[in-house]
Amino acid sequence: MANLNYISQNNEVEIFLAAANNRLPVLLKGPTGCGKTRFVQYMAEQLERPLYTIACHDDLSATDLVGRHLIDGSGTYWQDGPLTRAVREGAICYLDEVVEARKDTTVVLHPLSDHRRELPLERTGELIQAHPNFMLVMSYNPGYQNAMKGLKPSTRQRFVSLSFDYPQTDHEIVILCQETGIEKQTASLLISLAQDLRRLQEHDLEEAPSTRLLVYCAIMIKSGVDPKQACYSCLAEPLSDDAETLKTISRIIDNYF
Ligand SMILES: Nc1ncnc2c1ncn2[C@@H]1O[C@H](COP(=O)(O)OP(=O)(O)OP(=O)(O)O)[C@@H](O)[C@H]1O
Repeated sequence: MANLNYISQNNEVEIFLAAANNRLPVLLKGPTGCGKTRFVQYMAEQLERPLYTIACHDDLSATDLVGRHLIDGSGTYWQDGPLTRAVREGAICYLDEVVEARKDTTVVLHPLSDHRRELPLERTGELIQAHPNFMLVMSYNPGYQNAMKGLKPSTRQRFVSLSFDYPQTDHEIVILCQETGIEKQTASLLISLAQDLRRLQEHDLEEAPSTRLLVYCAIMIKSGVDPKQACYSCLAEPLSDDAETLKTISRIIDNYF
């Protein structure tokens, strides 16, 4: 996508560029929907490098990243996985929610994320030296972690790390207006409402409403949905299944729309 919008939160653009220029890997920490993926897409565009994004899940293994032997009519052949393609081509490889991936992935990620910058392909015996433009970027949401699922120190300490959070008020207003074309006044109301709900998170909610949900809500309002209904559908229902919590959220929505 050309000329992607990204409103920077802090000095993350400079830090990322310095890491990229020095061939260091980057870890992005932060809650869901606060702009991590958009940031990586924007940086890939700025650096003019291809981007391979991999959404990690609990079944994702080193083989899924690296590649596998496949069989066709003429026999078996090797097919590179997305990580291997990125390493060969000099792309940015973005592993979203990396703590979800199976533990055997660290075997391939560690030698790629330190000074060696190499990828051993156990199945073929090949040892690939990463292209100078290859960059490994991973993200995770510290809020979801439990003792079993945190990142190991030996992994964390291989990355330049950046913390993300929901954008500050004036930035989030600009994001909503730019992303959806909604009026500034409505954007401000939505963000004040979200901030009330974010405070509620400390007590009743597993996760606070993200910028992504605010964007959805603004899109619905912009397309003619009644604002109160849009808030119920985009800022209440996605956050909880608990009747009491939903009632509390509804009362807060009623204060604004
Ligand atoms: N700084 C920003 N500039 C422009 N748009 C933003 C920004 N932050 C968030 N957004 C908007 O919020 C949406 C969600 O952000 P994004 O997909 O990057 O979240 P994320 O942190 O990667 O979430 P997850 O961890 O669930 O993948 C984006 O599609 C974009 O519309």
